[in-house]
Amino acid sequence: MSHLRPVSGPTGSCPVRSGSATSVRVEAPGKVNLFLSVGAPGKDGYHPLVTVFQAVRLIETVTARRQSRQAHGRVSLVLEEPDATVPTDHSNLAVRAADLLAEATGVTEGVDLLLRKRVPVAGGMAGGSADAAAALVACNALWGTGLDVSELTALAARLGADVPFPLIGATAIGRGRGDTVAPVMTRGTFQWVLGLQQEGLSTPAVFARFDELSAAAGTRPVAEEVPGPLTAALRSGDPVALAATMHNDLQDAVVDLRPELAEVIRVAQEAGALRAVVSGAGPTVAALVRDAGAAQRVHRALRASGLCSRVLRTDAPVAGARVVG
Ligand SMILES: C[C@](O)(CO)[C@H](O)COP(=O)(O)OP(=O)(O)OC[C@H]1O[C@@H](n2ccc(N)nc2=O)[C@H](O)[C@@H]1O
Ligand SMILES: Nc1ncnc2c1ncn2[C@@H]1O[C@H](COP(=O)(O)OP(=O)(O)OP(=O)(O)O)[C@@H](O)[C@H]1O
Repeated sequence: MSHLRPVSGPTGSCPVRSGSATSVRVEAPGKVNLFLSVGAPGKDGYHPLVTVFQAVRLIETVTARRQSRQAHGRVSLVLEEPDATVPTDHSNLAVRAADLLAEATGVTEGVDLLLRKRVPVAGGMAGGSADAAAALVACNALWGTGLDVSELTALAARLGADVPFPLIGATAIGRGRGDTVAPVMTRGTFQWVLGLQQEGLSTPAVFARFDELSAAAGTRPVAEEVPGPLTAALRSGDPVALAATMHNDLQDAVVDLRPELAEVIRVAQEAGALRAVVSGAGPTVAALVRDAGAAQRVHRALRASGLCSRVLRTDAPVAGARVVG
């Protein structure tokens, strides 16, 4: 691969340090999909999408530390809290991101990554993708490689469809595989209650089930555009209007694989959620609520139902990957 040339000067929204720091800490958010339209897969197996991402205040933190010269340029990763469901070898998306940046820029020095996870694993909230986005920004700063946001986005898209979005955060429309992202204007803050499941779902398995159900029901093309009422609801900051326009084409496939999620959605809505939907490829259920009082009621009802391994309250939108501390 030809090496990307480090650039100097403005770097979009990704702050870059001199390359002389000994460590760089970066935060990146998880997401919910407010809207997800899925078409029939292309020859590469990927499905064309039109989606609306919203970055939620569940924040992953990647700290990139400079290595001693004896470390031979390897990328290592340690989890702040051990978790058997998250790999720490080269299959970890954050490690893959650091490797890809090094390969693209000709860096040979390696890095030690420390990862603090707050987004549920395999929950349809793009936690691994946020880690990859954070690692790209952290290593770009640590190594002084100076890639701008569009160059980082191009690398992010090679790591996974969900990886470009956490680089920009806030609320954005995703097209193509979901990796071509453009910001959307929103007003105010939206309140969410998230119902988590102990066991995650495999994204490829959900898309495969979607294909089976679509074949039986007759395949529909991907939406040409995000519905106007949804972008209008975001612009006006009106959660009631937003709730009425939320949609996820993968929801039937997810509920088919996990029928108990229909009950989670019902409990959330009966407890006062404006609308509850599966986030992305699930199994997390994201319930949009009007205010703090409703959030408390929905939180309590979901916990009491015994249908969720954990229930979290959060708000959105929040910023994309950024250097902190
Ligand atoms: C469901 C969503 O979370 C919605 O935002 C994303 O589309 C998933 O994005 P992701 O997990 O980053 O996906 P990738 O890691 O790129 O791909 C994992 C697998 O998901 C399926 N996949 C993903 C994205 C897409 N547009 N079409 C697909 O069919 C493919 O089977 C692929 O092998
Ligand atoms: N940094 C990481 N954090 C969590 N899981 C990772 C990471 N890197 C690789 N994985 C593997 O990827 C799988 C999916 O992880 P992730 O938490 O990103 O799923 P997800 O949030 O459902 O993804 P998406 O919403 O983008 O489809 C995990 O089960 C794990 O085996």
